[in-house]
Amino acid sequence: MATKKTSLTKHPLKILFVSSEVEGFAKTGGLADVAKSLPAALKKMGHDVRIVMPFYQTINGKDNAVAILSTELFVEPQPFAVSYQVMQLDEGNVPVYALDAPQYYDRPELYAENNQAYADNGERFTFLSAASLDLCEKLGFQPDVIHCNDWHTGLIPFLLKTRYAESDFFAKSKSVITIHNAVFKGVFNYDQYSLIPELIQRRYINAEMDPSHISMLKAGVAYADKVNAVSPNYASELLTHLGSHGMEADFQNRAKDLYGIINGCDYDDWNPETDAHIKQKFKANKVSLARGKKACRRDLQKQVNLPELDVPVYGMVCRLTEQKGLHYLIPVLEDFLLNDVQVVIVGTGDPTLASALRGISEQHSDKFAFVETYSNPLAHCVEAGVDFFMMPSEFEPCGLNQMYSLAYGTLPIVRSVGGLKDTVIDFDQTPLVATGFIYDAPTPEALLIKLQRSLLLYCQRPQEFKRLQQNAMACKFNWAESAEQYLDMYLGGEQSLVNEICNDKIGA
Ligand SMILES: Nc1ncnc2c1ncn2[C@@H]1O[C@H](COP(=O)(O)OP(=O)(O)O[C@H]2O[C@H](CO)[C@@H](O)[C@H](O)[C@H]2O)[C@@H](O)[C@H]1O
Repeated sequence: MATKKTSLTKHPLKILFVSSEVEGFAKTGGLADVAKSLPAALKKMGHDVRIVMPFYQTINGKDNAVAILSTELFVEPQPFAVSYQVMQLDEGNVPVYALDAPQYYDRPELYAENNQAYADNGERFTFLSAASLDLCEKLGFQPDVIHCNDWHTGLIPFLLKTRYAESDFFAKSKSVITIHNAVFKGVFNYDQYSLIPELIQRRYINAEMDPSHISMLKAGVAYADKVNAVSPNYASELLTHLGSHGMEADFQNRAKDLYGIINGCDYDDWNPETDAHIKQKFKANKVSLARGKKACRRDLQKQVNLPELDVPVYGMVCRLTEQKGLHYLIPVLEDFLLNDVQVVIVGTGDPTLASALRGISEQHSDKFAFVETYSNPLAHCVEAGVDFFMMPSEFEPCGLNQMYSLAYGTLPIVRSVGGLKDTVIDFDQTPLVATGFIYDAPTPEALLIKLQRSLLLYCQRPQEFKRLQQNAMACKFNWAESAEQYLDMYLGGEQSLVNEICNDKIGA
């Protein structure tokens, strides 16, 4: 197997990386971070990577985009065609091809307005899949690997094995799908799949949720050559009913091709020594860290209107959804605020969660700030300015903020799920090498106990708290290492550790 890898990697691979969002151009969450960093890491290894995404109305860098292709997607045997342009965006090293099809993407938001998903999301992202393959032929880019991400791109593996099954152009192309979040399955009525008539003809495709609905994610998992989750622990959770949100049979069927590859942290963006967003840059050494944290804490307190006090500050930056565990925090937040602490939460999303947080902040404006906004600069200031970062997630495929926290000497307090379990070392279990706090039970009480525990450490054993900060800042999750594992998977290389876990779980 090793020999195979060496000989194949002598030749750079051509990789088409398809994602509905990419950091720097359009982002709602962690998928965008990965879609920027992983292609860049693969490119650094010498591979020829091209990214494909939609040309959203709100995309950054729109004015510098250059049309490199004006064409039509013909959908035989349907009698119609969809006109589109491929716009090349001004990027770093990796070319980004944005699909300009105004009827699908010229809208104020990416997926939803006023918490209402666009009614034609099925058709919009069917187009993303179909046009990604169409443009390859027209631009003469013959990919060795087509790397799909989440449900938005799930029909690509299906198309490769149906529409393009006899195509010489794609004869050597393999597809992989990365699962960033299996709760979103991309389930739509057959009416939305008119761009993929193959789906309608072949009702046996393993992607049906019920007789009238198809899941794009199921299609991706069934037809991709390889499937991976964004952490080894999440890969093993996908084999269970709870962890896969009801798709365990689909993942169990692919267990032999299922990998778990942890995301990296982009230290070009998230590094307290170079971060242009924070008040005072700092290093890991104790003096620099103490001074930097203090200056950043003061700055954060100023920005969010909290008193500028020397008290421990707890933070959170996230989409406001049940996934992020706010329903565990909200019931105990006021109890926790009885302590001499401050809490800062930055996020947008579910109006009910937002209203509960707003209510608490109005009652406790001297201790709790809820900032209902999406702001990357503020996210950096939170990571730098707080002492603890809370992630009481219901589930968390990988999680990126705990890695950002570690880099800034901010101790994560996380629930033992998905990638959080793979990346944080618990103080109570292994105090010498610990980097944060982990707890199991999905309850507000268990979270409160861990919050109190972290506060005790901070107040009563400051030297030990500082040692944990040093441990945290020494952790590295380099994209170069994750990209090596992706390469192994592309090449059908060594089975990753997760396959052993999978085999245990399903008794294979
Ligand atoms: N209000 C706000 N202001 C500024 N920035 C904000 C913000 N809300 C969120 N962000 C940013 O968005 C990103 C969120 O990343 P996560 O990995 O935590 O979550 P997400 O659930 O979106 O991603 C899914 O995909 C990723 C990538 O694989 C997995 O890590 C994760 O577990 C999975 O759920 C971070 O960069 C965060 O700072």
